[in-house]
Amino acid sequence: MTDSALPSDLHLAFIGGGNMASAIIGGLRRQGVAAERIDVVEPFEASRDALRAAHGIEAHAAAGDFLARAGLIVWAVKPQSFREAAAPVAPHAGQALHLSVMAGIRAGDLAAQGGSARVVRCMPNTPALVGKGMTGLFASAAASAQDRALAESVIRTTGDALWIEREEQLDAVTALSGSGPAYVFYFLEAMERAGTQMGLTAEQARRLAVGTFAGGSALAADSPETLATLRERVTSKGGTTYAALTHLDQAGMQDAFVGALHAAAVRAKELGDEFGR
Ligand SMILES: NC(=O)c1ccc[n+]([C@@H]2O[C@H](COP(=O)([O-])OP(=O)(O)OC[C@H]3O[C@@H](n4cnc5c(N)ncnc54)[C@H](OP(=O)(O)O)[C@@H]3O)[C@@H](O)[C@H]2O)c1
Ligand code: PRO
Repeated sequence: MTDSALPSDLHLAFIGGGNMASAIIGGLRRQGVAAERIDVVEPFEASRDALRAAHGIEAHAAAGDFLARAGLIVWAVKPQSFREAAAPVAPHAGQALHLSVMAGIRAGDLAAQGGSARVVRCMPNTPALVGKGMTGLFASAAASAQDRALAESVIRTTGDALWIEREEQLDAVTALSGSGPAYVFYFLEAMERAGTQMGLTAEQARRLAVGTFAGGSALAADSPETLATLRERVTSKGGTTYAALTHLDQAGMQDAFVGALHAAAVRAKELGDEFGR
């Protein structure tokens, strides 16, 4: 995608200038969106300085009249900061499209507190930082086809995108792919630890582990086979993989992992209940 996929007169404003805002701004800038078209509201001075240095964009300590020029407002504060952040933004927001990356906060609550019913919620993940993000998107009833296309254009500057039809499915997306990079790093850490215990250097173990995740993911993405079939092809009867997977099953690993994702989805719903209204 080039900058031309976004209307050339579109201004964007980010509310919150932390990790996820920076990842999306980086995607926009890499695709040629001019720095002058992006404003950020970010109360933390060190973060404002970092945003200016990294992206050349204008970062403001507080909401103000400049928000009125934004056709798209991206909500990238923590759910816990949402209400406090929304109060000073709403009077300036006009009828902008609102795109939220916040976990849990529902479209209706954002519409009520942000001042516009045109809301698209999404759940990106941190590989967006390197253009390999995976984002789930949900559009409220008041968002037009043009609004959906605009939101998708912005998100696609950071990687791949998948639309979902029911808002509650976003809690599952959050549990699976939003939090997902942390699970990958958790497994990578365990592989690195085991590798060093077995005589590899940490650098060797990390390289082998990261390469294996990248290769396994690429194979799964390209293959028509089920994930179970791909796993079985690695698992020679009576061999090393069989020994490893038997150990994992005896430790209840798969059930524990499935339970972990349910815990994440429950927490996403709680965040919406507690901090959205
Ligand atoms: N990180 C992820 O992997 C990920 C993935 C998908 C979605 N998300 C969602 O993205 C959102 C942001 O997460 P993050 O990881 O980017 O958090 P973050 O790095 O902490 O960024 C949030 C930023 O918002 C600022 N902020 C706090 N109060 C504000 C206010 N009243 N007005 C404007 N800005 C304010 C914070 O400043 P201070 O530091 O001064 O408080 C902070 O810089 C969350 O809702 C999260 O659910 C995160
Ligand atoms: N990071 C956010 C959290 O942990 C949302 C998904 C990834 O709450």
